[in-house]
Amino acid sequence: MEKVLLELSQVAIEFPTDKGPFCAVQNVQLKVKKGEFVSLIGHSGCGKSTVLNMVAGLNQATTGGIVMNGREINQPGPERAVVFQNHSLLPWLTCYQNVELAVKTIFKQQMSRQEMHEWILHNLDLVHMTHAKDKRPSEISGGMKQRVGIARALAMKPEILLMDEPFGALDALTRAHLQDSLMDIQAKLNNTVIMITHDVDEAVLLSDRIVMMTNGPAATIGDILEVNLERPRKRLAVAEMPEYHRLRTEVLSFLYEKHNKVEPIDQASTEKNKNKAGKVA
Ligand SMILES: Nc1ncnc2c1ncn2[C@@H]1O[C@H](COP(=O)(O)OP(=O)(O)OP(=O)(O)O)[C@@H](O)[C@H]1O
Repeated sequence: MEKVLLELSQVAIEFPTDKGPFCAVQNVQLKVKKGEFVSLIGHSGCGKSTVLNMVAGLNQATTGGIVMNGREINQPGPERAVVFQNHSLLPWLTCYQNVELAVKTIFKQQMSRQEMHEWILHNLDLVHMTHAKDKRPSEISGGMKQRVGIARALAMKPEILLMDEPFGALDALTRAHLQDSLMDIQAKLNNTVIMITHDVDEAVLLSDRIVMMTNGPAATIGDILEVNLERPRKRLAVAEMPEYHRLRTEVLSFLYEKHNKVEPIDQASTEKNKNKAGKVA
C-alpha cells in the first residue's frame, strides 16, 4: 500500500466576522496517499475551497492540524502547487514565460539555463501547448490558458497538486478534453491530486476517492466514496459500466437526498435537482 502523504486531523477553522466567529468547517479527518486522486464535492459554500486553501497553506486551521511528509503545514510552499478556476496567468508574459517564471523561482539554484529551458518545454508538451508557447494569454482560448496553468503547476514538481474547480469555467467539450489530458498526465507522473469539483461525472471519472462534504456552517466530511473503476479509464467505455452509474447515483443521493440544500425538500425538487446533469448547485 502507498504511504500516506498528507493527513488532516480534527481540522476546524473559524473566520472572524462582524457577528462573531464563523465556523466554516469542523472535524475534518482525511488521509491522502501518495499517487491518489481525491475529489472534494459538496454544495456551494460548504467549505471545499476553505479546506483546499488550508492544505495550500493560505488559510490556517483554528484547531487540528495538517501534516505532509511528517511536517506541519502553516504556509504556502512549492511542493503544494495550486491550479485555480481562472488560470491566473500573468497577461504580459507568454505561455513559455509564465511557466519559466515558476521554474526560475524554484529551480534557479539547481538547474542550468539549458535544463530549465528543456524542463519548461517538457511541461508545455505534457499539456499539448508547445505550439502556442510564444502566445500571450489574451491570444489563446480558456481551455488553453488552463492547460498552461496546469503546466506551470506541474513544472514546480509539486508533491501534491491542488485544483480548485480547474475546469469549472470551460465548455463541456473543452472540459472533457482537459479531463482526458489530466488522466493521461496522472497515468504518466502518478501525481497526488486533490481537486474540487461541482461535476459529479467528473468526480467519478477522475477520482480514486470522492470526499463528500455536508452543508455548512460547521461543514464536515459526510462520506467518502471509493472509486474502483479500472485505469486507464476511457470516458465512453466507463459511461457504459453499471459500477459507474452506481457510484454516480451514490454521489447524487448524498447531495440531493441526504444533504440537500434546497428546503423544504420535496420529491419534485429532488427529482429536478437530480436531473441537473450531475452539476451541484
Ligand atoms: N475569509 C472568510 N471570512 C469569512 N467567511 C469566510 C471566509 N472564507 C470563506 N468563508 C465562508 O466559509 C464558508 C465556506 O466557503 P468556501 O468558499 O470554502 O465554500 P465552497 O464550498 O468552496 O463554495 P463554492 O462551491 O461556492 O466555491 C462560506 O460560508 C463562506 O462564506
